[in-house]
Amino acid sequence: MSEPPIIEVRSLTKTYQVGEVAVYALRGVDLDIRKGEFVAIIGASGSGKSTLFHILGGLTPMTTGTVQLNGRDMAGMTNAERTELRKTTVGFVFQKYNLLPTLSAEDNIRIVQYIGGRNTVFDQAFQEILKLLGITDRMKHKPRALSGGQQQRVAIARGLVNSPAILLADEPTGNLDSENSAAVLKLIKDLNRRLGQTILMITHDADAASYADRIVKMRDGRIV
Ligand SMILES: Nc1ncnc2c1ncn2[C@@H]1O[C@H](COP(=O)(O)OP(=O)(O)OP(=O)(O)O)[C@@H](O)[C@H]1O
Repeated sequence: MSEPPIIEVRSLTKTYQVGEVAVYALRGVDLDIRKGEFVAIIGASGSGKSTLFHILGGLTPMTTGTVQLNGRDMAGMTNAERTELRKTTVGFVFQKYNLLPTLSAEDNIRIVQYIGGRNTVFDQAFQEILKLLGITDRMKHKPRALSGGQQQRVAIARGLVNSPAILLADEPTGNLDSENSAAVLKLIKDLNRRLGQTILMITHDADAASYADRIVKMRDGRIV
């Protein structure tokens, strides 16, 4: 029997209430992601990509539907349960890197060790990931001394270092020039291939999406 998907989304909806007005951000999403897959989600602004990302990452509660993430049912989870799931199961990469300016690159990555508390895999994974990302000799630098591409590599290392079941990347190349974008996308693909890392990447860039194994398109809160 084949393994169950690492993410299984069924009839997922999200409605934001803005004053008197209901905004239907997700209108019934079904999606399976298998272990080791690299999936890109594309769609126009407002199609619901970020909302889906935030729900899968445990940052926002869903309105209705079910989401199984690595065998855990996210529907009805409390904030504390979602926080726990986020720390143990998900790695994040954002468009704006979100590195802490006063910490070295190394401490920016290691901070996850203290939050996630999964020290056993940490050091070995740490060295392996730094090597793959080509940033081993950049660890003592503060973010401002690194190029955008290097900062995003540090952010990717931080996202991976606790061996998350899934890496969620939101427009990871949105702040980079085309050369650095291509380099970072190639790295993300390498991580997927070499580490078998499951990756879900949100983008509105068809070029970026073409690095994925599978492209899922959203429109008006649905997958089309
Ligand atoms: N916190 C919020 N409160 C109210 N409405 C929201 C909120 N977040 C998103 N929305 C609305 O939900 C819909 C989907 O937005 P979402 O950000 O998920 O789209 P997106 O595809 O990620 O867009 P973009 O590419 O511009 O980030 C939009 O109509 C948006 O205005």
